[in-house]
Amino acid sequence: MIARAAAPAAGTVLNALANGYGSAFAIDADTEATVELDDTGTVSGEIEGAEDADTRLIERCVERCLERFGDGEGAHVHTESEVPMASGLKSSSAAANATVLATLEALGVDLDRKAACRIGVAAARDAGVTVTGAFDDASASMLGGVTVTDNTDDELLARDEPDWDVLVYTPDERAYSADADVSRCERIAPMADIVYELAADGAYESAMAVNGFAFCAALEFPTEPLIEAMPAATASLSGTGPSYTAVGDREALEPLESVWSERAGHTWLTTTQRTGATVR
Ligand SMILES: Nc1ncnc2c1ncn2[C@@H]1O[C@H](COP(=O)(O)OP(=O)(O)OP(=O)(O)O)[C@@H](O)[C@H]1O
Ligand SMILES: O=C(O)C1=C[C@@H](O)[C@@H](O)[C@H](O)C1
Repeated sequence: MIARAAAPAAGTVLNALANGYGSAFAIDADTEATVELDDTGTVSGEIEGAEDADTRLIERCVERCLERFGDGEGAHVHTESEVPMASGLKSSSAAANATVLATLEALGVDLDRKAACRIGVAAARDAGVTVTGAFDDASASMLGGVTVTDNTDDELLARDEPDWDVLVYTPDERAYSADADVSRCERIAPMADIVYELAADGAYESAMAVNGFAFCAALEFPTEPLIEAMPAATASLSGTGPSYTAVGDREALEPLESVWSERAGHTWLTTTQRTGATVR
């Protein structure tokens, strides 16, 4: 049995590394997973275009589904992504969600999407690719729209469906979340508390702006892209970097696209994604 699913990448409103609360929004760029069940009894994985990359996350997603719902099957999982790994755009959450949905589909199991999302978060903890479990990123990718979460107990506190244009800037360097300086992030918890209050009130754009300055300082990324975005648009560092996302009207983002495009890396315009992950 073979099945395929896709899940969107995401940008950050509030990074959860400071106080455990997080908020993220899905963007219209997918990671797709194809899972083929077999009778080998073992699970293997491959990531298109990254032959040496670590496949433990997607393999653990399949294994967790097989352990819970399977009957001794093995499987091969293959992912391909429109966003690069370790860029702050939550490709790990998207890959986990797509892999879990494809495995469940291949097994013929019907599970609600929040429960499916928690399997991917558990697999991310098993694989050691996350600090908090990143339920904020995972829930935004699985459900679409923007979510606000408590990552300490994987609780969904709020979900909304904003219709934003989004400008994404991804520098050429890479930053793995598991390597982030957590103790520097924890020092700025009082700032993260302010961001949380704004996000909980639905003031996502103000929340993003404060998050951007606070986490650029803590994680030592330049604040210049944030200044360039203001006041017409709002930008933040996404996740643990190095990408930035800006939200606002198309008329505000188009001139910013010209400015950010001068920087080394890749800048592109997209939108929020409001429907989340799907079986294909
Ligand atoms: N497209 C993918 N396919 C399979 N595995 C992936 C994919 N993207 C990420 N991963 C797995 O997740 C691990 C951690 O990725 P990383 O920390 O870079 O996450 P990210 O989601 O890209 O970044 P961030 O959390 O900052 O947005 C990678 O080492 C890899 O094992
Ligand atoms: O690994 C983690 O726990 C996280 C990584 C980043 O994406 C953060 O933006 C997220 O809030 C939590």
